[in-house]
Amino acid sequence: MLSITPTSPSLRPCARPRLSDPPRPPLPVVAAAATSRRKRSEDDYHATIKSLNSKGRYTPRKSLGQHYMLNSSINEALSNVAEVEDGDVVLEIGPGTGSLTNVLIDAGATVIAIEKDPHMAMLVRDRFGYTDQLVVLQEDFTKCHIHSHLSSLLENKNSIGIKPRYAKDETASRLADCSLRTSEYRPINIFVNFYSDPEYKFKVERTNFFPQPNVDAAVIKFTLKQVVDYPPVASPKSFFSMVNSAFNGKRKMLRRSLQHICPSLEIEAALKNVGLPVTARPQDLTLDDFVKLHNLITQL
Ligand SMILES: C[S@@+](CC[C@H](N)C(=O)[O-])C[C@H]1O[C@@H](n2cnc3c(N)ncnc32)[C@H](O)[C@@H]1O
Repeated sequence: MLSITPTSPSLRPCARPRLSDPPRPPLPVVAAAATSRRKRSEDDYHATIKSLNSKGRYTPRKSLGQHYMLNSSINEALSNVAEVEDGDVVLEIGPGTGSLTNVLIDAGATVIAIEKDPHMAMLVRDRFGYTDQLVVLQEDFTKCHIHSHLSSLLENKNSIGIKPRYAKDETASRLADCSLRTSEYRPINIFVNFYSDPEYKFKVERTNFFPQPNVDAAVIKFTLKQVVDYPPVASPKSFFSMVNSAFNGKRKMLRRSLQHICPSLEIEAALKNVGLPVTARPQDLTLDDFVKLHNLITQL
């Protein structure tokens, strides 16, 4: 079952003045404004360890790829690259200890954070209990109906007269490299280039994470395309089905792996028409080549 838990403003930890408190001089306007937004805590090594252990000793789970960011300035750079601004709605997958969440909330965004690990979901809920800018869903994002959560949040905001600008995602960086003829070239690369313009932004050294992973990371920006700018295929469903079949037999030539769509000879003719050798394999084709090939072999 989905657990949708908007953090309640009533959990605000700041001490409220009691009647018995001695009267305090009014704060100067600038200071009052400064106190309306919390000073952001840094997410360095010690803060991260302390946070992880705050509910009993905790060992990061390899199976969930738990490597936590120890450098707040990288999260700031990430938020800047995504141009996160006041009023944005950001979907964050895997908030962990909330180091990026922290920066996003500070930038004025409302964050929908989806976290599979109950320990981390509780941790991030507790950490940001003071704000209503966060909704934590303790869910597996691969099984979660993200669209319905996003729509209900957007509708909610609209109903109280707030016009959120648009939704943004934190996306896995390894999707970016789509160079031809590499072992990393997969259907997902065709997918992201079909729907967006990916842009490599910067590398993040592995030393910025705890525990340290075996590889460095990178930040990629995906600018979503307008529907009119999608490559011209009659049916995206049939297009991606063809792309998946092509990669299923990665070492296979397309004239064999696409035989279920049309005879080999016709595939060879279509490949020639696209300007490719008849022996082409999936890693030899750009998105544009796949689109042309699809349109030729599905119109036969
Ligand atoms: C690499 S950590 C990143 C944490 C945080 N963004 C940071 O930079 O410190 C990945 C997070 O994603 C969570 N996670 C892994 N698989 C998930 C899934 N399928 N659905 C939701 N969360 C997931 C992990 O529990 C972990 O908190």
